[in-house]
Amino acid sequence: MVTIMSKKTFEELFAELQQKAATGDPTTSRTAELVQAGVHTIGKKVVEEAAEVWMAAEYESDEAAAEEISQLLYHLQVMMVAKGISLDDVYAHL
Ligand SMILES: N=c1c2ncn([C@@H]3O[C@H](COP(=O)(O)OP(=O)(O)OP(=O)(O)O)[C@@H](O)[C@H]3O)c2ncn1[C@@H]1O[C@H](COP(=O)(O)O)[C@@H](O)[C@H]1O
Repeated sequence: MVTIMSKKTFEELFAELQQKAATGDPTTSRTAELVQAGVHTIGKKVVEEAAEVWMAAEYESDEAAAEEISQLLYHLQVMMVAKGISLDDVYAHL
C-alpha cells in the first residue's frame, strides 16, 4: 500500500516552483539552485531519477516507487520551469 503524506497537486507544485525559480534563494531553495545551474544539470537529475523509478518499481516496495516517481515528477517540473514550458504546453500533447 502507498502511504499518502501530502495532498499537493501537480498544478500546485508547478506554481510553487515557478515562484521559487523567479524569486527563490539558491542557497535555500533546491529549485532556484537547479534552475540557476541550468538544463544540463537538471537533465542529469531527470535521467538519474528515471533510473531510480525503474529500480524501485522492479525491486522495491510500492511506497519506495511512489517516492521515486514524485522525485522524477519534481525534476521534470524543474526542467519545464527552466525552459519556460507551461503545463498547457505539455497537456497539449497528452
Ligand atoms: N518535491 C520536491 C522535491 N522532490 C525531490 N527534491 C529534491 O531532489 C532530491 C532527491 O534527489 P536525490 O535522492 O538524488 O538527492 P541528492 O542526492 O541530495 O541530490 P544531489 O544533490 O546529489 O543532486 C531531494 O534531496 C531534493 O533536493 C525536491 N525538492 C523540492 N521539492 C518541493 O519543491 C518545492 C520547492 O522546494 P525548494 O525549491 O527547495 O524551496 C517544495 O514544495 C518542496 O517540497
